[in-house]
Amino acid sequence: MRKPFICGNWKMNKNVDQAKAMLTELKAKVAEVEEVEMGICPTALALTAVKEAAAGSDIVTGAQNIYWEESGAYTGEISAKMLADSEIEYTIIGHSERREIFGESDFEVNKKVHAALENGVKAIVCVGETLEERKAEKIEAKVNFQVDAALAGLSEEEIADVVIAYEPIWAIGTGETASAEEANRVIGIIRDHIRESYPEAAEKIRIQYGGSVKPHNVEEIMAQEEIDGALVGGASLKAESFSEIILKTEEIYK
Ligand SMILES: O=C[C@H](O)COP(=O)(O)O
Repeated sequence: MRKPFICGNWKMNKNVDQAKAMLTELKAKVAEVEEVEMGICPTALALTAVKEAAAGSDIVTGAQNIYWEESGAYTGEISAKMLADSEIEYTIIGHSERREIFGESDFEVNKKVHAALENGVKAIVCVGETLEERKAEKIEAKVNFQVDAALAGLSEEEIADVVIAYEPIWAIGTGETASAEEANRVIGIIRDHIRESYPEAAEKIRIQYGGSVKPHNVEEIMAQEEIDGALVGGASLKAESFSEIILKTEEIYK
């Protein structure tokens, strides 16, 4: 069975002190969790503080973005190597906000995935359709295209270790969620697509759902066969709601 991964994406929220305070609270609440991998992706500024504050717990730390070069004249960027040097375990790549607001392309997403894996940093690759694409029945074409582009050139072993987050863009931060069955259906489509070329990796790769995951809907979402966790935005900002999401997932997997 794949170990579910519940990861908080704090986006551009929390300063260093707020990040540390939340970790202290969260650690106490999830101390007994065994069946769920737990992660927090703070801003770049708070990465090392979160890493240090998470010490002694099973909470892993992730960045929200990287650049693919190792170092150099790339103002404003941080590299996968820098994350690895600070023992940061994960990085999100290709979140829809980065694709939409910062114009990140599938080509760039692929270069970032390679850079992450080459440095031993695990990648959480985000894919998902817009509302227009959903209405035009282009969900499958869109997510499979993004998955192919992101994973191009990786070995089957590397693919097995990637995490994909299926985040329908219309469900992010809106309070709207894909129904649990619909999220499961699309994630099944993604897994079947990966299976065509990488049958072993398809069984191992974890595919999360993201988009308004909250304590009140997490049980329904996590009870679905294909869904291996969640990438949580808004509800990961409070220890109370984020721990509830983790603990409810733990109950399902126990
Ligand atoms: O990365 C997280 C997603 O964008 C979901 O955000 P949300 O839970 O606030 O809808």
